[in-house]
Amino acid sequence: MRVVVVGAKGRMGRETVRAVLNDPELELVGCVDRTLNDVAVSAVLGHESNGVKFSNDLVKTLIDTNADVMVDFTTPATMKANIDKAIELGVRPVVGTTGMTPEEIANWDQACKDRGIGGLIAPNFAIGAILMMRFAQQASRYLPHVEIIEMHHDQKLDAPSGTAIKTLELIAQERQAVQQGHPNEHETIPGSRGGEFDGMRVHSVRLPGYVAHQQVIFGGLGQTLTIRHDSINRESFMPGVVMSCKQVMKYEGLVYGLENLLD
Ligand SMILES: NC(=O)C1=CN([C@@H]2O[C@H](COP(=O)(O)OP(=O)(O)OC[C@H]3O[C@@H](n4cnc5c(N)ncnc54)[C@H](OP(=O)(O)O)[C@@H]3O)[C@@H](O)[C@H]2O)C=CC1
Ligand SMILES: O=C(O)C1=N[C@H](C(=O)O)C[C@H](O)C1
Repeated sequence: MRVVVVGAKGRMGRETVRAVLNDPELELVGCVDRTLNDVAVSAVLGHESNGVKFSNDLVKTLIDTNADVMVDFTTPATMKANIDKAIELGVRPVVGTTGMTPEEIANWDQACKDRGIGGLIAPNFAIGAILMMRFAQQASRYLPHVEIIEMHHDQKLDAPSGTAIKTLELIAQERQAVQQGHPNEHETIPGSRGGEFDGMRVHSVRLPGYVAHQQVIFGGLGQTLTIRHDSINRESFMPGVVMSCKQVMKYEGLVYGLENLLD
């Protein structure tokens, strides 16, 4: 499978380049980033480029390399056009970048089907995070009072995290609507109670030292339950990325969430 990595110079891009190079079934054919020079190229690959095409021109790279899969770890502002271009060229998008709407996901699903290709958008590629979301979904049937605290490094652009949004969506499918907190509560400092999704609250912490962490906290009569996941480095996402590059070759349409590729 011929893979192009977009955002190759970034934190996730570099890790993905390493993971693709280390997998015998995947072939790294191209790396795309906004700005690239020789220093960046050797920093990304760790050695001579060995025929891997480096460019800031996504369309040209996808065409020239005859890519099967485009892995995107860029920015919320960039990723949308990248997905459009990949699908248009019949290249399967595997997207970790967060920050799209349900309508956009539905449109890309249709576009993938029209083109007869697969695609995947995964707000989180770490298996532990997928389990955390599933366990939280189950728990919410019995403990419907729930809030999320997600903690990330301070260079993260979007809030709340894509993982928190996906968790809220999964819980909303399972949980019976309930009034949380006091109906007359008042924020002395605006924003203190966090963001609101379907009656649930989400709080985003951004600090140096963190990678990616989330707590889903449930409250019941005389008890609380906390389900927590920690990615302590970006290797945690790589088995999911590699698996997705392979699986995406086998179906048509866009899958939203890695859990849909697991048994
Ligand atoms: N699904 C998952 O499991 C995970 C998802 N993520 C998500 O992945 C995304 C990337 O995260 P991260 O790697 O930390 O971010 P980084 O900022 O480290 O990397 C983003 C890279 O994309 C580049 N870029 C920006 N604009 C363009 C463009 N127009 N064309 C090509 N490249 C571009 C940036 O270049 P420059 O710096 O020069 O602007 C940078 O090298 C985020 O949305 C994050 O939330 C992160 C971790 C796990
Ligand atoms: O920006 C990050 O770092 C991460 N982004 C994803 C998200 O928004 O959920 C996945 C993971 O949490 C790391």
